Amino acid sequence: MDVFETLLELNPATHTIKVVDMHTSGEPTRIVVKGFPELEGTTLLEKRRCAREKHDRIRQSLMREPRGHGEMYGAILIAETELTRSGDADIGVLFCHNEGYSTMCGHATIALGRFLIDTHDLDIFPRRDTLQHDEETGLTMLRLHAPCGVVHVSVYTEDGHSDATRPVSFLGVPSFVTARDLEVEIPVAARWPRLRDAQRSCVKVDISYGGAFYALVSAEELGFPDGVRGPATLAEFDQATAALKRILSPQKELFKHPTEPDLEYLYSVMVVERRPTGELGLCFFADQQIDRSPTGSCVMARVALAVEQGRLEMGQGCDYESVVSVLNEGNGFRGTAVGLRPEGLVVKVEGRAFYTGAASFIVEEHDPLPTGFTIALPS
Ligand SMILES: O=C(O)[C@H]1NCC[C@@H]1O
Repeated sequence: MDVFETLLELNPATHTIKVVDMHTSGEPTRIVVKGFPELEGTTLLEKRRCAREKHDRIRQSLMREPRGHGEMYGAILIAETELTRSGDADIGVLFCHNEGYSTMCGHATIALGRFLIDTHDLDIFPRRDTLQHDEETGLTMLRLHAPCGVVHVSVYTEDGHSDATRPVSFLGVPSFVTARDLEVEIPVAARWPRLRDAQRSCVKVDISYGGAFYALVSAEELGFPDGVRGPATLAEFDQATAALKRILSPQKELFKHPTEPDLEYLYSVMVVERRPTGELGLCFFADQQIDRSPTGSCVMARVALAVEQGRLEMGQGCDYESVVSVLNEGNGFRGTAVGLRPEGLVVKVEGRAFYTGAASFIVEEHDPLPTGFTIALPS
């Protein structure tokens, strides 16, 4: 009997959650494959609400210490949704992080592309066998129902397994800009030191949607003329982006979605630095989590902005890096404007993901920290 079986045998009444862990450009995805309770609700968004209201302890236990850590990210597979039932999607997913449940995630979609091809367990992915494979291109197509809508994922496949050497790509939901060159007045009490030093009171931002709403701002606008990788510390960027998010979030008119009120909120402030070869981004999302990846959903949002500003044309692509991916060549994402729909721009995002492990998590009956904890350093 191996150590896992012994552990579970010692605790027969303990609920076990099984996960597979991956990373995409360094950003983790903990994929919950078994043990998550059945969620009430007919639609995926109703199930998202149910997860938040009735089972948030499970998210907390998996995302926070000691089972996770403050920068963990999760994907909960949902086999049945309204769109799998209607034949418009193959499987559903809920994304989660340090604060709750997001509406779109590009890095996790890239990881899931590989995992869903590689799993042949029909209890995990009941429609696995109905996926369309194109012999000529070697691509298997997968329709993932995310809270923001259906994302079309393409995965290079050989003998029923994903090819780790090739990128996974996806076509996101239509992306659109809701505000350009918005002058945001920063109240005196909320000004961060670099803004004060620069004797500025205003910051110019763009707001764009890529399955979630992003505020896009240059490092320079925030008072960091040396860019994202200059001498400024992450703590300084954290302070500036948190202040901006607090000021922008109540301005609901900036985050209007054409059909879904559940999607109408500011998810993240992304600090952007334009470079000759593409863009470098530092993304603070949810409760100021820092994305290690170049943020796939924000690639959608940034491509939509670049097309609207005339910096990218239809069919053109751009390379997107994070502060981690920029250290390793070929570890970033590529975003390409591929089609225009009345609802917005369709963007293709490409990137690579890798397995890091698999685990069974339990919470013992007398554990005084069943939902885990986080430690916040004073900023
Ligand atoms: O790649 C993405 O879209 C995600 N990564 C973490 C924050 C975003 O949801």
